[in-house]
Amino acid sequence: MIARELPAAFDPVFTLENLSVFYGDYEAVRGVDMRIAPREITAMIGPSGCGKSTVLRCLNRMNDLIPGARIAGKITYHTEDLYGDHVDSIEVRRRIGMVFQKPNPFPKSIYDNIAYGPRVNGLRKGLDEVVEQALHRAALWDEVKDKLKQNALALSGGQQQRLCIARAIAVKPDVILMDEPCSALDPIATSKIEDLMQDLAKEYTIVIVTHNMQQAARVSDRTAFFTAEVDKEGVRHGRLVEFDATSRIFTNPADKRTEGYITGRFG
Ligand SMILES: Nc1ncnc2c1ncn2[C@@H]1O[C@H](COP(=O)(O)OP(=O)(O)OP(=O)(O)O)[C@@H](O)[C@H]1O
Repeated sequence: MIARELPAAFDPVFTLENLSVFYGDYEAVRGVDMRIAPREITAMIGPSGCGKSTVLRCLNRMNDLIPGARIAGKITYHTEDLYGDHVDSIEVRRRIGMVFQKPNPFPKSIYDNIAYGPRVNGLRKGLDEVVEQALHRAALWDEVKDKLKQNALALSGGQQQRLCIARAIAVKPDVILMDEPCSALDPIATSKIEDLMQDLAKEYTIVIVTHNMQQAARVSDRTAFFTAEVDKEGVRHGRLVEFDATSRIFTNPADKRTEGYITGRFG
């Protein structure tokens, strides 16, 4: 577990206020309040279906792409209303990148995967440097420097996931969201990604959804525990139970439900 001092006061990257998320009429997540600190790793844990991925996807407006999905409440990104009328969701997704459960490189060369975003953003000169830097930053350069023209799909799963992280970094984001980034990887590849995350957190704000509690305990600074509550009508809604320093969540949680989950008594 990380023992680094966490600031009690900070300028949050995200402030979630009474956030609810709907898919059509279904309120999948209800009333979440959170403040996410800069250059830390924030983990979201909890049983299946409690809304972790739903909340994560709200942070870069990925849910906009799902028909019928909408939010109530407010998400402030630094000082701006993330869902304000004037906000360009394409620019939001450039600044707030995402890495998914299954590595999803484009069926293109390693080089073109990394160069894709910068090219879309209009970069023409200095692409080689951008590609090299991003691959270095994602701890992949030494493994691929001699085969940049090779198809990215020929890489191992762990290398593909680091490539996806390099692709996210190449557009110079502020935040990297990760939805179960290691669940398709073996323990060695997982350990490399975890080391990389801790290194990246010196520079970027990282929010990760994970099913793996040991992973949350190993890598994150703060942990949010979600669960699903059933209302009077028998409908399940995801709720944030507790959000605190990871060391506290895993050793001395305030809520019995958190304790039950982390000790494996339910979930
Ligand atoms: N696109 C969608 N359309 C309708 N309902 C959805 C959609 N995505 C998620 N849901 C519902 O929202 C609730 C929360 O799902 P979500 O995937 O966010 O939970 P989760 O905690 O990330 O689960 P898991 O750990 O299994 O991935 C669930 O009841 C789910 O069925």
